This record gives sequence, structure tokens and C-alpha cells, in this order.
Amino acid sequence: MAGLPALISKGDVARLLLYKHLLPKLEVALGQFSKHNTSEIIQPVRTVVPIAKHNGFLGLMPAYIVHEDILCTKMVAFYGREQGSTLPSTEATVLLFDPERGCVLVVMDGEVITAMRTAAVSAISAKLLMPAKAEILCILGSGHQAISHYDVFTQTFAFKQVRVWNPRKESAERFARTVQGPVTVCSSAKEAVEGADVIITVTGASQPVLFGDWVKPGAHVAAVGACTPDWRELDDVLMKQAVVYADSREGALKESGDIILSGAKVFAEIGEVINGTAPAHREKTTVFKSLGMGIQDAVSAKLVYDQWKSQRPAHKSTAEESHQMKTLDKSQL
Ligand SMILES: NC(=O)C1=CN([C@@H]2O[C@H](COP(=O)(O)OP(=O)(O)OC[C@H]3O[C@@H](n4cnc5c(N)ncnc54)[C@H](O)[C@@H]3O)[C@@H](O)[C@H]2O)C=CC1
Ligand SMILES: O=C(O)C1=NCCCC1
Repeated sequence: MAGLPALISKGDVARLLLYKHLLPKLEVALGQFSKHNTSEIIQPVRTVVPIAKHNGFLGLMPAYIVHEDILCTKMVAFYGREQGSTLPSTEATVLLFDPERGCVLVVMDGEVITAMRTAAVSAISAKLLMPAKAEILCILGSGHQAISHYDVFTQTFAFKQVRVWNPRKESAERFARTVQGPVTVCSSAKEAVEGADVIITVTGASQPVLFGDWVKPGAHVAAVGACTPDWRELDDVLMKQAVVYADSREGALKESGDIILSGAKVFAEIGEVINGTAPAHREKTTVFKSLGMGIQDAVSAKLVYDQWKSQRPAHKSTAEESHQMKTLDKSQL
């Protein structure tokens, strides 16, 4: 190793990563991914190691974005928690490498990256697939992803009302006190969903919480939870009546209980819509099934690292720079 990797804390990631930089980079990366050209992007479906004893999983998420020379991996542990558990349901660490040498340049917190890039990708799906007149946003779940989704959706779109539901009403009320803006706390999922134009599911549920009979025709659903083959957030009625998009078709067919157990077909990847190779059926009920991809973390980590390098005191050198210095020393011999 050329030197010790830099460490970037959660607080610094939160300070350095901005949606205005993240959204356009993610959109480009999703489009590139869906060209499925391995000379541009290499990203296998993540390896998932079950931690059955603790009702959890460890996901390993490597990715290489060739033309930008970004080599990255995230390690993310995620759990099915009892309602009201104080343990986190997701823990993540992101490593950014020097692609030429293979050494780790930086180790950074992955919690903020996971929250922000997932919400940003849902916002991209909504931009492309929600009805032209979208006034009511509904969020099912009120944890970490609910907060990041609230932030980016209210910054990006002009909803007239945002509704939230959680089976534990005090959790939804805490969410309403945390976010910077108005929220209507609903007493049932049905009450939150009926009439909504955009519905985000960000729950830890393993059984459906969103039912097709409640969903307004033409609404857009960004389905973010239930990322294992036997967990569900959406019922069969919704999965069969909607046009289903995914971040990765291969990932969805391997990991999404909503898709595998309903037998619904993935109509297109969101990147295909970005590339113009698949249509955006805004006029129909749409589901975007998000599983999360290593390239989303890679793009985010690079943005954080570049910002961090540009702001850090001049006397501190990173693994990357100490390698450059050693190379320079040798060439001067
Ligand atoms: N698609 C993606 O890229 C990603 C997906 N996720 C998934 O998104 C979901 C939310 O993640 P976080 O917000 O970080 O978790 P969190 O633990 O902070 O929040 C989960 C929320 O779901 C609620 N909940 C739990 N069980 C429920 C049930 N049976 N019915 C309704 N609500 C229930 C909890 O009360 C809480 O409000 C998880 O399933 C997680 O695995 C997380 C990160 C990335
Ligand atoms: O992409 C991610 O990061 C995750 N996806 C599924 C569940 C937890 C984290």
C-alpha cells in the first residue's frame, strides 16, 4: 500500500455530497449501465452473504466505471428489524481505490451515501415516470430513507401535499418534526396512498404494505425496500397492473421479492428510458423497483473524495499523493 487510506467521516460526507452534483452524475451512470457494455461499466450483481442468526445480510457491491477510472466497492449490512428496534437497519462503508495500483485511497462512511444516492435515483425515476400533473406525494415508512427521499423530492418537485405513514404513529410524527417542511401524518397506509400521484415505499416490511386497489391509476411508485427474494412491499395486484421498471433487470430478477414472487415482468431499466431506448409510460401506473447498485455508490464516493481533496489543508497527503511523491522521488534519482 502506498500510504494509509484517508478516512472520511459521516459528517464530512453529509457536508460534501450535494444533490445538485449527485443527480446529473447518477443519471449519466444509469444510462451508461443500461448500455451493458463492459468496456464502459463493470458491475456484477452484488454478492449477498446471509447473516441468518441476526436476520441480516452482508452485500458486497464492487463497480468499475471505466472512462472515469472510478474503482469502488461498498460493503453494506442490512437487517430485518423488529418494529421499534434501536439497532440500525443498514450499516455501510465505501472504499475508493487507485485503479492503477489497486490500493485503497479512501475509506468513507456509507450511510449518507446510501441514503442520498438511493433517494436521488428514486427522484430520477419520478422525473421520468410520474404523471405530468403530480400534486400529492406519499411516503410509506419514516426511517432514514424516508428522510432523504423527503429532502430530494421536495427540493426537486413542487408537491402541494406530502403524506407520511408508519405503523407506529409516533415514528411518523418524529419524521414530521425532523424534516424541513410540511407533512401530513396519516393514520393508515390506505389513507396516505389514496389519491397520491407519487408513492415511495421505504419500509422494513417483508409482507406487502402497498395494495394495487388503493393506487390511483397513472400514479408512480418508487419501491425501495424489500431487497431480498422473499420480502415484499407491493401486492400482486399492483405488480401486475403496473408497468415495472428497475435499476438493473439482472439485479431485480435475482433480488426482488416483489418481482420474483408476483411473476411480474420487468418492462425496462430506468437507464433505458434515460437513453431513449425504452418508453416512459407516464400515462400508466408505473413501479420503479430500486435495489441499489455499486455504480451509484462509486459516483457518489468520487464526488465526495474530489470535494474533500479540494478542501483539505495543504500539508496533509493522501495515499494517492504519497504514491505520486514516491514516483517523483524515483524519477529524480
Ligand atoms: N433500494 C436501495 O437502494 C436501498 C434500499 N434500502 C431498503 O429501504 C428500506 C428502508 O431503509 P431505511 O430507511 O434505511 O430503514 P429504517 O430502519 O431507517 O426505516 C425503515 C422504516 O420502515 C418501518 N417499518 C418496519 N417494518 C415495517 C412494516 N412491516 N410495515 C411498515 N413499515 C415498517 C420502520 O418503522 C421505519 O420507519 C429497507 O428495506 C432497506 O433495506 C436501503 C438502502 C438502499
Ligand atoms: O444498495 C444498497 O445500498 C442497499 N440495497 C438493498 C438493501 C440495503 C442497502
